[in-house]
Amino acid sequence: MMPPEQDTSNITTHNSPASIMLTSRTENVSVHAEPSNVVPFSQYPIPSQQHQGQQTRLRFSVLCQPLRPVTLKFEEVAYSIYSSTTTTTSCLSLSSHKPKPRRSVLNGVSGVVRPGELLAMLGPSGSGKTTLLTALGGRLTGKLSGTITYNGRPFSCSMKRKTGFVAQDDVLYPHLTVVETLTYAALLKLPKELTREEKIEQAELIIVELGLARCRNTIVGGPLLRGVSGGERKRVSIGLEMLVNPSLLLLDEPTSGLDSTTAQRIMVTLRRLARGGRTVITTIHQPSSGLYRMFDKVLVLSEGCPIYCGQAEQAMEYFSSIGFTPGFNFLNPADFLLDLANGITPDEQLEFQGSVDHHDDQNSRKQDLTSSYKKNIYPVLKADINKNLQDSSFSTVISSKSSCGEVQWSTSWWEQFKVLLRRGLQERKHESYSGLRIFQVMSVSILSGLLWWHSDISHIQDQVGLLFFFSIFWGFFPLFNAIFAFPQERPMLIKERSSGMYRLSSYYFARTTGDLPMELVLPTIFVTVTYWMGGLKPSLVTFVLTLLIVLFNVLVSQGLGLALGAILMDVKQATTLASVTMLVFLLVGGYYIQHIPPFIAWLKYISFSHYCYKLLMGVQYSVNDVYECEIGMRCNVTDFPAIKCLGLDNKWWDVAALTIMLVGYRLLAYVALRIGQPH
Ligand SMILES: Nc1ncnc2c1ncn2[C@@H]1O[C@H](COP(=O)(O)OP(=O)(O)OP(=O)(O)O)[C@@H](O)[C@H]1O
Repeated sequence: MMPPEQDTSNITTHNSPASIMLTSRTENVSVHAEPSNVVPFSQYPIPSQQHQGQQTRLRFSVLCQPLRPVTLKFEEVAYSIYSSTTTTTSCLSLSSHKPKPRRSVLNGVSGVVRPGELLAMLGPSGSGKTTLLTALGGRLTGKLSGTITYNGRPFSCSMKRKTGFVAQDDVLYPHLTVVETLTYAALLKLPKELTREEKIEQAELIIVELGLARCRNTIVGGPLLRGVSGGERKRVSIGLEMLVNPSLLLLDEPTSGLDSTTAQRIMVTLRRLARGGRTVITTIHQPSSGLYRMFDKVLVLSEGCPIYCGQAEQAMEYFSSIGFTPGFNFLNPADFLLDLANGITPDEQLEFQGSVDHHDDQNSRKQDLTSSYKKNIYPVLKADINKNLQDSSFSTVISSKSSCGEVQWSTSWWEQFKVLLRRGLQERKHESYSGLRIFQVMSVSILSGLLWWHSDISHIQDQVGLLFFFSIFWGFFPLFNAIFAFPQERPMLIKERSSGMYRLSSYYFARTTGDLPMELVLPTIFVTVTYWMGGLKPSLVTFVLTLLIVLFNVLVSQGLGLALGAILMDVKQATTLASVTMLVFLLVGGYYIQHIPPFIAWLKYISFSHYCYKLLMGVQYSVNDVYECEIGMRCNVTDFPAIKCLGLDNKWWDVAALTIMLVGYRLLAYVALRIGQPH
């Protein structure tokens, strides 16, 4: 293994919140991107020293804390995916049309990014920018080869904790406000050495530093819910990553979909973050010339192959030197680079409009550009990559999804559980306490109370029907509600777990506990209304037992819903499977068919509705109860066919079966989540 590089890894730099404050767009841009870009901490005023009378410790932003600079080097990175056909096999044979089992997405990509530098990856859509960024963030699974090192070492758990990754799509809880989003993240991400108040203070400082104070109490929103603006949402995403003061910050198209002023504002923030000693890498689609000037380095990709990697200000000079000079209407270097990455030259620009048959020319131009890169740029890059390497023999096929053995959590299990529970309750309160759900349950309970109005034991058939309805309705309802839980939260869970924010077990218990109040309140209201309206046994003990059995059934059915959702992670598939399962449970429950053929009778033993129905009858009737079986004739309830078939004894066996299902389904849900998640 190669030892860490000596140049930067042992340096400890600082930056202050002032260093990332948003500043004027007309600032002078330094294009030198050496570690000397790192602004010394002492040059900035420290807010805590400016606020007299305030607690000194609380006024320190996490961003002021020392960080360990990261020099990121990547060499000959290649990535391919399975594909039946391919058009790209290698950087120098761009037009191969032979069917291949694998398709190359990245090929021979190299580069060096040092602390204090901002590298922008440019390229047409589909050129592999996101894939490369994901690989550099240690999050790419699959066949990745080449070398990626962080201070001379491969990606590790400690590196993971120092890396902030802002994905292209903002994964945020839409119903939480900006301040809630950042506060909950601070409570989960920041180390236990800080008090709760200090963590909340950090969230507040980030809000100020990212210019989000104006919208701090506005909900984040989402595709169907109006909230903060796109730029503000993006800054919330950046703020979430900034909370842990990352040494390496990776951003996937942070400016896409934003107006030029907001895009510039975000880029100024990123540049300031870089100048504070961080290594910042961003992909960007179509930067304006103003944005381009803010980049220290650019890497231009064309169909997964690099055509340029180096100082942003030298790119035009390089392309001129190999015969590609911008035309007379040249304005924006980024447009010129993107045209080249598409194989289009400046002279072609005007006549290109409307023309479709330039494919071969473009491919051969891309090939020329790739060859020039290999000839002129790669040797320089290679020398730079090998600079300071004491053991240049270190080269390995990357397994970027390194497994983290013992994860060091920032907070205790109990703290994570409490924060996740509160956050979940806040995010889902509109759902749990939705008037529609309450109306649904209330209307069904009143309607069934009226339909079974004061039925007594002389109408035993009706009463048994009501008990069966209890077991089925409270099997279906919680099952279908629970199915949505994990598939809906999957993107958030993957994102937060990828950054090692909390344990899966604390999330799982918080999620399932958070749903309980409403899941139990609704059946309680239902049973209370229907039981007494429906004329069931007027005994408080029997009523309470009936209620407990229904609640038990709710928990089991909810467990099955959670398990189906967690296993399939697809709401459509899970609801289809759940409806088939519940239909089977309904049929074999013991109400509709009393003489099921023996070869299929076993199905009832896997039906929780069957056990629930049996228990409900067991508490409603005793062996001494009689009913009027014919006019003037009294029969024992145990002779009533539905009861005779099921029996009123062995209640503890039924309880045991439901208990096994309760634990089993929930365990299954947890295992399915664990298998499908990082860590
Ligand atoms: N897991 C995958 N499955 C299928 N195709 C993939 C996968 N990963 C990458 N690709 C393909 O690799 C190519 C590069 O994708 P990538 O998202 O990296 O491009 P990009 O340059 O970021 O594009 P854009 O600018 O449009 O976001 C695309 O053609 C994409 O379809």
